[in-house]
Amino acid sequence: MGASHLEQTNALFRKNLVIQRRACKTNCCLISFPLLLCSVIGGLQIAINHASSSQGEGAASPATHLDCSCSNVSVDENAMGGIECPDECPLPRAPKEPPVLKIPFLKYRAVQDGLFPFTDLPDASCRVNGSCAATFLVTGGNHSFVESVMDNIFPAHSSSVNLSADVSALSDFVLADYGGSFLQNKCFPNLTLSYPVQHGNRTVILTNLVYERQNKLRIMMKMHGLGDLPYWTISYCYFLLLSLLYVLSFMLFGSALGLTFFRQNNYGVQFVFYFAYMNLQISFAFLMTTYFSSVRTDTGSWITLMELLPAFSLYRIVYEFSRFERHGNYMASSGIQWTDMTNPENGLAGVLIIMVLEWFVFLLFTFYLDRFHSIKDGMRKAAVFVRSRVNGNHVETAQQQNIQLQEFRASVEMERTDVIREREIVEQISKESRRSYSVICVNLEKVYRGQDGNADKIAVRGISISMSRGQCFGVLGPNGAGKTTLINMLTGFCKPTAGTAYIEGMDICFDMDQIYTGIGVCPQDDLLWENLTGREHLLFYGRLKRLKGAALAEAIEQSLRSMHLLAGGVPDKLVGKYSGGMKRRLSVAISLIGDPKVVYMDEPSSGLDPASRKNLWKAVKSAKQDRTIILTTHSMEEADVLCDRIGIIANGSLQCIGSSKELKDRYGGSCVLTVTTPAGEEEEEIERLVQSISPAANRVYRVSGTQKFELPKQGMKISVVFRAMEQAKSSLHILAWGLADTTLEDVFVRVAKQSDMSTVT
Ligand SMILES: Nc1ncnc2c1ncn2[C@@H]1O[C@H](COP(=O)(O)OP(=O)(O)OP(=O)(O)O)[C@@H](O)[C@H]1O
Repeated sequence: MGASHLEQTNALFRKNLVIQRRACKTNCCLISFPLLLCSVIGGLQIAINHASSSQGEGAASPATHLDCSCSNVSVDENAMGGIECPDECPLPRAPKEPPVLKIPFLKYRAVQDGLFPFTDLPDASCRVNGSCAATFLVTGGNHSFVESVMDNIFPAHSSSVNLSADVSALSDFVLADYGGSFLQNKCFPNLTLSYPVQHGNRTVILTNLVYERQNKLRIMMKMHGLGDLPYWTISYCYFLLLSLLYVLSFMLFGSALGLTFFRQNNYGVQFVFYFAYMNLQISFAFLMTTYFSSVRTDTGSWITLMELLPAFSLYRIVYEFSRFERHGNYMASSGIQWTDMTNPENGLAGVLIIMVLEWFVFLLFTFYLDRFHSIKDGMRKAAVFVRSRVNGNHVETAQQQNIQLQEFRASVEMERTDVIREREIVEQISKESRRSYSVICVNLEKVYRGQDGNADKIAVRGISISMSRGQCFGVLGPNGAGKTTLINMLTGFCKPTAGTAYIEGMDICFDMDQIYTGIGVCPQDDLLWENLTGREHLLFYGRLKRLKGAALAEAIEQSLRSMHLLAGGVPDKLVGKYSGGMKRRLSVAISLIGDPKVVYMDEPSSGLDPASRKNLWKAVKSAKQDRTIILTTHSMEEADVLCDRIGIIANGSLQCIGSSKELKDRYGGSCVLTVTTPAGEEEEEIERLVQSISPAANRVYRVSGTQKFELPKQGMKISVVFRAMEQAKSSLHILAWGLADTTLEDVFVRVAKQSDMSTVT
């Protein structure tokens, strides 16, 4: 049984913590970035305040020019009052004691023009003959004061006028004071002193997650038993924590530096919105990682582009918060409060609802795409999943297998007897006793779909193999034979196109999550974190395999010792500083830690020096006692030393299967006699001599006096060969001779050659 979710979460959390400790410089920069930004914004705010205050002081001059859009508007020096509204000017400093009542010029006095609802206003012609009544402008937010003033000044109108509404409307305007006075819209400052609290950390989230995908570290963790739930939970919590620190430091530094945007608005309201936005941002980043598979080159620039995508909800939040902040500033009141959330005019409640909905939708999509990879693939798999739940997995699988087996029967006539025999065994045990064998491959097939006009590639063609416990099974084959594809299917890297396999009785098509808890994998490439040490890798994978305390420490020491990684402080060095051979040995150690029942090793000794290779073989030999090891290699010597059974694959098909000795007997069937004479001399006599010893002898090689003959073992006596060669040694000027049994390499070459001749791809 594998580690519980809690144990997996603990292992992943500790591993991430170590990585983050190493990256503490970057994290500190990230979290202190708001300080820098707030300082810049605070500085700007002070500078602007200073500039506008000097402008205010100099405003006594009648020719004062206002900057911004209406920079050419100058104030009428003769104005004693009146409405002169330069629409969108910046607000100069408000007068210390704002005038409540102003008597406007004649030309600004209110007349009937269809805009005002008052029927008792004079006709516009009064402006020509100078008979317009004075219109009193009342501004400010103190309603009761204004109403009492109005009642006193206009007792006749007080009942007919909706004072409250008018005063509210008027409170959106302010009186500016530049020697004269005029009414203008409450102009907003030119600069919005608010920075969108975003983007900085979405890059971190995307890059981190995509890095793990790109380097196949995610699948590597999965193959060692890390479930999806702990992975996503820890990743989510980690990024949420980072984001919250980022936002809180923004609010903290912003407030400390006196930015009114943060100070004026209620902190609770701000936090709720930023929190919702952070969740939305993380779920969006998660969704993106299901699409991006690389952080490098062209994809890297795509990720950067994603960063530029405007977060409209955040812009809206910042805009609304700024509005409340300005309003609070000018009206000497507070900014946004909880009670404002219910006001439909600002739309903030709607923004919050949209963000929460979006967050859920992104998470759902992420789950779907992560599970089913692509939409098309997903629909197909979802259908299979539903059908299997309705009909029962194994009934369906068995039916599919029967159909496939029948299809294959037509082609097996071409196969050799050992392969046919193996197929029959598999057919039998896959029906009756799947658990009696450690690994059973049943007609496994993989077709890579052709892209860009290329034809489909059949990488594995209906392979059936059974492997017992305590056995090391070697998968040999020339380059491109399909070995890695076979291992990839067994380890869940890719899904079979047809057929299936059972690992300890569990189906790779349905039970991969359970299978992962009991296997170890040493992939062809070393999938390691450069900024973790060897010991930390083993700690992480050991914990995933339920090891803890003294047992974990002991297992790690044992692994390091068997792989000769203990000396010279190697275990505590960062993997980024390891040599290729050290990384390879660490990968093998990882695959063996925690007593997995099945271990896959894809070319484990590639890149190792001879001494390290011998040590590796020793470790693998002792490890295979109570488990199944599936090994692919290009070294015939390695296969000969380690493997109890060997299957040679060529062009995606199993060509032969058996122990090394069986294969040599079956496919060798001959000895190789090598004879060396001085070049050109006696070569024909040597050939005649060999044929006299064994009439069926066949010369396979002749270069510069060295000849090689294959002598069929059947009917051949080694003593006869020895005697004949010793007698002819001096008369035929034989410099050297030797007789060798068939090697595994000879078998391999012969099988591959035969397959090349017989296969039509
Ligand atoms: N993702 C892929 N898409 C298309 N074809 C692929 C893909 N992966 C592998 N192939 C093809 O499938 C065949 C088998 O490849 P595979 O990597 O399994 O061979 P191999 O026996 O492991 O080779 P090697 O010994 O060189 O590692 C090759 O012809 C290869 O080109």
